[in-house]
Amino acid sequence: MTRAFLVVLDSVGIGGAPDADAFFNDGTPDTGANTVGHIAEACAEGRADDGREGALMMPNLDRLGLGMAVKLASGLIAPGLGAEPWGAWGAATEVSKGKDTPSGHWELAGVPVPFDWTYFPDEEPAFPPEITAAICKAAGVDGILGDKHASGTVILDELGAEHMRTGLPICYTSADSVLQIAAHEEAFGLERLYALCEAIAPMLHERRVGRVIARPFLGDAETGFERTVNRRDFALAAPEPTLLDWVYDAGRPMHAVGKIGDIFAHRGVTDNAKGTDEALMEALIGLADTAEDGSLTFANFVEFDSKYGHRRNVAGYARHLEWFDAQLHRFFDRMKPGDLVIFTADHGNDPTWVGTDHTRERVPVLCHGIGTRKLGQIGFADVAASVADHLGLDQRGAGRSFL
Ligand SMILES: O=P(O)(O)O[C@H]1O[C@H](CO)[C@@H](O)[C@H]1O
Ligand SMILES: [Mn+2]
Ligand SMILES: [Mn+2]
Repeated sequence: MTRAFLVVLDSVGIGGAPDADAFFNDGTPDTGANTVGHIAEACAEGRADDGREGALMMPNLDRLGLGMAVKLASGLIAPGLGAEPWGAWGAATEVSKGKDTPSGHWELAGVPVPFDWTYFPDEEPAFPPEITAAICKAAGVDGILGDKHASGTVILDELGAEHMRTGLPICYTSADSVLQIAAHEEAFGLERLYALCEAIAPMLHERRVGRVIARPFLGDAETGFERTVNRRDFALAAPEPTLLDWVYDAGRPMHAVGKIGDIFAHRGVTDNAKGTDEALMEALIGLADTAEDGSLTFANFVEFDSKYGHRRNVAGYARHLEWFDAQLHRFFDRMKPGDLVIFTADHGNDPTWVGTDHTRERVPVLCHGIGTRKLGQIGFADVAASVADHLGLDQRGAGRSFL
């Protein structure tokens, strides 16, 4: 038997989505957005020289076919990328109608989203009175702060001090189907914040809001406020069994790394490593040593998205890509004969684009362990079908195996 490793670089899109014009950032369509392509251009033009320099250096993923995948997805020749691949490479297109993390991951796991998510309007107040009332009741407070679309870091600068004064939770949303609640870990209480999110989540899920997200932070008005790693997502479960369930129900270990457990409502998960991307990389490398025959390791590296994409930080995004790529030789050194490794993404988040939300894009599918091959234009769900095929499982979900 052999093992599979499915690694999602959160938001590392490669442009070219055929329906990008139906998705928006601040009223501007996502047409032309290209996360990797535009970062590579910015690097080559010296516009990303903060803490790094020059052309984008991602030799490991490029040799698996990253540059070729960017060109296939979007037609763009990304400067610094495009080496002759020795991996199997393709560009995947999403059919689910959301450009959010759960939509992307569920479809990668074989289950496209069959319904429309509920989004909150970009108005103030953003939340309907019954939801606000439920938050107040569950938290034992008489009001909420925020109640609008916002960036999670900007809203702390704006309302953190008022939160400390009044004790009211900061509630906000985005272009995603989310209700996020930020509160001070000590002043408001971390467990109290989790209990609040858990209490209201069923009401939101019934309304097809994908996630309630606890966003704890620390700090004070003088030194500023900073989010901690204790974020917790209370997510709607996927509408059908996913790749994770197929693996788990076959009695195989399903090792989650990063946000994977949260994204799949903790279904089909044997264990879940948590922490910063740096810690997750160590966990992934450790699993390359220890993962059992027949197991799946499913990892998500979120900081591309949360620290750099949403913050429109091009140099930071480039640094993180280069850091990630530079770690891979340690991972590859530990691979065993018969292992399949797939690197992919769940949506785009072009840091050169307007707004602060995700961008609708195709994503790369870069495979190590199945020889050199052009997979061409494929679907997100083909990833799950191929992993299941590799692991010898019965299910294939909505996709077709490219093995
Ligand atoms: O600005 P922050 O709080 O990071 O929010 C981002 O994180 C949310 C969940 O991934 C997205 O909906 C996006 O709005
Ligand atoms: Mn994501
Ligand atoms: Mn995001």
